[in-house]
Parts: sequence; C-alpha cells; structure tokens
Amino acid sequence: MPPVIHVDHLCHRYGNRYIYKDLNFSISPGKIYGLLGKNGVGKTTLIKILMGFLRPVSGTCKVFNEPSHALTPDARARIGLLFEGHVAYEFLSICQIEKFYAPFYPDWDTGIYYRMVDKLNLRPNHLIRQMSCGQRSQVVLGLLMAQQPELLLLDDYSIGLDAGYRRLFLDEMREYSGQGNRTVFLTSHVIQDMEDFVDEVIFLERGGRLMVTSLEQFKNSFTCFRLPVSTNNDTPGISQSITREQMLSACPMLKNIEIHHDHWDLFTFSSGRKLADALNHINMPGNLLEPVDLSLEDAFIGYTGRY
Ligand SMILES: Nc1ncnc2c1ncn2[C@@H]1O[C@H](COP(=O)(O)OP(=O)(O)OP(=O)(O)O)[C@@H](O)[C@H]1O
Repeated sequence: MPPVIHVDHLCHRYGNRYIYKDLNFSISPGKIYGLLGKNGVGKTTLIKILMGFLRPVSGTCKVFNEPSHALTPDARARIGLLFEGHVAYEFLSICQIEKFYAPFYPDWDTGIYYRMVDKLNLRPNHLIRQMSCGQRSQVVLGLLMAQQPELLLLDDYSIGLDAGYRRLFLDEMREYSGQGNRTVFLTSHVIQDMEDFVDEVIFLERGGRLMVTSLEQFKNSFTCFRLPVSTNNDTPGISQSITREQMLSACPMLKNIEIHHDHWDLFTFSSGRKLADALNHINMPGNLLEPVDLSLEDAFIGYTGRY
C-alpha cells in the first residue's frame, strides 16, 4: 500500500537558520504515529509543512502522493486537521459551525457531529467562544469525526485539557483509527498519553536527526541501567573523578547519561550483558549495573536528554 505521508530530503529554514537539512520518513496507512521531540526541534514546523501552511525550502513532503503545499481539494477532503488544539471560527454557535464545515467534506456525517456535541448538554445556539477548553475540544472532536477523514493530523490536541477530556479525546481517536485504514499523526507534550495509544513513534532531534520505530520495539530495546557512584572511593561504584563526557566517548554504545548524586543512569540500545562487558573492558564496574524500569516518559527523557 502506498504511504500516506512521504517526506524525502526535506529541508527547511527560517531566515538562515536551518531546522532540518535532510529529513526522510514515510507513514503507512492504518497506524497511529506520535511525533516526539524536545521543545524547539521543529515538530510544529513539520506539522505546518504537512498541513500545507509552510512550503519547504527544498525536498518534498507528499500527502496522498501530492505535495502538501499544493493539495487538490479531493486530497484535502481526506484529511482532518487540528492545529495547536484550536477550533477556528469561535464566533459561531454549535449548530452554525456544523453547517459551515459540512459542505467542504463529501463524507460529512451530521449524526456523528451531534453524537459528540450532545454530550455537552448545551443548546445548539450556544457560542463556541463561551465554552470551556474541554467543551471546545468536544466540538473539535465532533468536527473532525464528522469529516470521516482517512488521515488525521493533530498538533498538540491536549493543550488546556484536563485528564478526563484528554482521555475522552484519545478514546474517540482510538475508535476512529480502528476502522479501516485510517491513520493518525499527532504531536503532544503529554508523553504518558502516547504510551497506550500510539503504534509508532517518530523521534525528532535537534538538527533533524530522526528515528521511526514501533513503540513496542523502542520500549523493548531502549533500556536504562543504574551504576552507583563510589563515595570517597571506598564503596564500589563509578569514580567521582570521571566526567559524563569521558564516559560517553569511552563507551559509544551509550546514548545518554543522567548524573545523580549517588548514581548514574546509563541509557542504551544495547543489552545489559554487552554494556557490562564494554564497561569492564574500560575498567568501569560493569558488574554493578542494575536494570531500571522505564515509563515512556522516562525513556523519552533518557533518549532526548533533559535540556
Ligand atoms: N516563523 C518563525 N520564524 C523564525 N523562527 C521560527 C519560526 N517558527 C519557529 N521558529 C523556530 O524554529 C524552531 C522550531 O520551532 P517549532 O515551533 O517547529 O518547534 P517545536 O518542536 O514544535 O517546539 P515546541 O515543542 O516548543 O512546540 C524553534 O527554534 C523556533 O524558535
């Protein structure tokens, strides 16, 4: 099956500052993809390119095999967009906004829209700008679901939502993605939401390095091991005189190290055995490594670093 999104040698810059020089990835239909990366790496920029708000400086970004900045109306009608959690046209009421959106989408289903917004128990002429953030997200859900899009692009759907509304949103998305070959591509700063939700994660790092992997594969292969720090050189552990940079350059299989006062957390894609051997080889106490359980958020911070 052809990819839903195909990004090839994508380059973008603001002024003379490059955000990415050579970004490449593909998105297959029928899966939920979560784009993860630290603040400022270029997630929103990528979403803006995918949504056609920005034209890439060079390279291609195709959605349904058409350049994202020049999509035909037919291709547009297959895509549901949510940008930074916002619903546009807040001056409209619940029923007015439905009438406004409907003609743009050939598969529009008014019943789906009202199934979502009826949960709010508000009058149809209630204005969107007079709603709470969570209530608005219910209208957003109704507008997105009624389009019955094949691809949903969601930028920061969780802005301002409490845990209950976030859960509601994700439940609807899960139901949506379970029907046919529907694809979701989302960003969120709430990593724990992604843990039970996404199939694939796309890690974007500063400078445009990118890793696409299944969530399961990432959680199975990216691990953390704890090494105690030797206090006053009389307890077993890593010597206090060694720096993080020395350790990283002596042991290339380490992706990252977090230093705490009494221990180091070592993040790696290697097995405990291989890491222990590598540490022993450079006269570090590899035999003291202890595996650490990681949530997706821990793994994300371990992978990308804190700052
Ligand atoms: N219009 C613009 N002009 C100049 N620089 C910009 C513009 N928009 C974004 N940037 C810069 O590009 C970089 C990437 O921004 P972007 O908003 O894509 O990051 P992000 O990964 O979405 O960040 P966050 O997680 O904080 O939302 C940032 O350093 C930002 O300051």
